[in-house]
Amino acid sequence: MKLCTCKGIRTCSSCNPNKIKIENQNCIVCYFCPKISKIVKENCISDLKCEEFHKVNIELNGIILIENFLTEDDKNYLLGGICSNSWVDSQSGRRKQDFGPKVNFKKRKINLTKFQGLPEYIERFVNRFSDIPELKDFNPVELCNLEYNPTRGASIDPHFDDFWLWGERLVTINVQSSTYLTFTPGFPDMFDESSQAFFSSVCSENHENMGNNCAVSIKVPLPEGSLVIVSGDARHKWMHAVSAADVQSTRIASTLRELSMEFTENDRELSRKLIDLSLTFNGQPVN
Ligand SMILES: O=C(O)CCC(=O)C(=O)O
Ligand SMILES: [Fe+2]
Repeated sequence: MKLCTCKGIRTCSSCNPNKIKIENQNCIVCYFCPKISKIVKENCISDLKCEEFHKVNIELNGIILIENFLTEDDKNYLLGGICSNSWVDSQSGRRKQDFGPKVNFKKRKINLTKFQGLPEYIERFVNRFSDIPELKDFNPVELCNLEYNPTRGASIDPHFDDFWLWGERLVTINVQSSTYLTFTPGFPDMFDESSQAFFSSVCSENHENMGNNCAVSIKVPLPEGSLVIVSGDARHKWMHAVSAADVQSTRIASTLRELSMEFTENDRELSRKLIDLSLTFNGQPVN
C-alpha cells in the first residue's frame, strides 16, 4: 500500500528510496551570485571576491534576493503563526498550508466559498512590501506555506507557476533553513543565440555521462530569513525547483502570489473582491 500522496512522476523517500541519488545525476551546475547578479561556475556565496570567479556566458534575469528580510524576532513570530495551523500532506514529500481561492487550473475556474483572507500573522510582512520598490502595487491573493522535511526526501520538481491566474511576481519568504532554488531552461527556443550555444556546448561536453538528461541548472541561494522575488525571464523562460539534495534540514517557506493582468482585465469585479478579501487578514487554511 502506498503511504504517501505522490502522483504521476513525483516521488518522495517513501515511494522512491533512491530519490536523492537519482536527482544528483543532474547536469552542469552553475550558481547565481546575488552580489553581482551574475552566473558563476563556483559557489561563492560566502566569498566577497566573487568577481574573480569565472563568469558563465548566460544570464538569469528577474531574480531579486533580499537577504535578512526577517529578523530573528520576525522569524519566531512567523513560525509561531504558521505552527498554530496544521499541515496537510502534499506531493513529493512536502506538507502545505494554503490560504487562497480554490482553483481548477485545467478548467480555468476559481471558487471563493472557503476563502476568508490571508492569515493575520502575515499582515505585518505584507505591509513591509511597500518599502520594496520592486513590490510596488503587489496585492497578494494567495499564501502557500510549504514544509520540506529531509527525512521525507521533500522537494519540488521543475515547473512553471501557472500563467493564467498568477501574476508576474512570485514572492517567497524563506522562513526556516537555507536552500537553493534551482532554475533549468524551460523552452530552449526562447533563449538568445549565445545562451543556446552555451546550452548545446554543455550538452555535448557532458553527453557521455548524461544521456538524455542533458541540461544546465542554475542554483540561486535562498538563505534563511531572505525574501526572493521571481519575475521576468526567471518566471517565463526558466523552470524552478527545489531539489531534495538541497534540503539539509526542515525548511519552511511562505510563497505569496498576485493575480495576472490577464485575469484582472477579464474580470475586474472578481479581482477586486479577491484582493479585498485577502487583505482582511482574517483567514484560515483552505486545504
Ligand atoms: O519552496 C519554494 O521556495 C518554491 C515553491 C514553489 O515553487 C511553488 O510552490 O510553486
Ligand atoms: Fe513554483
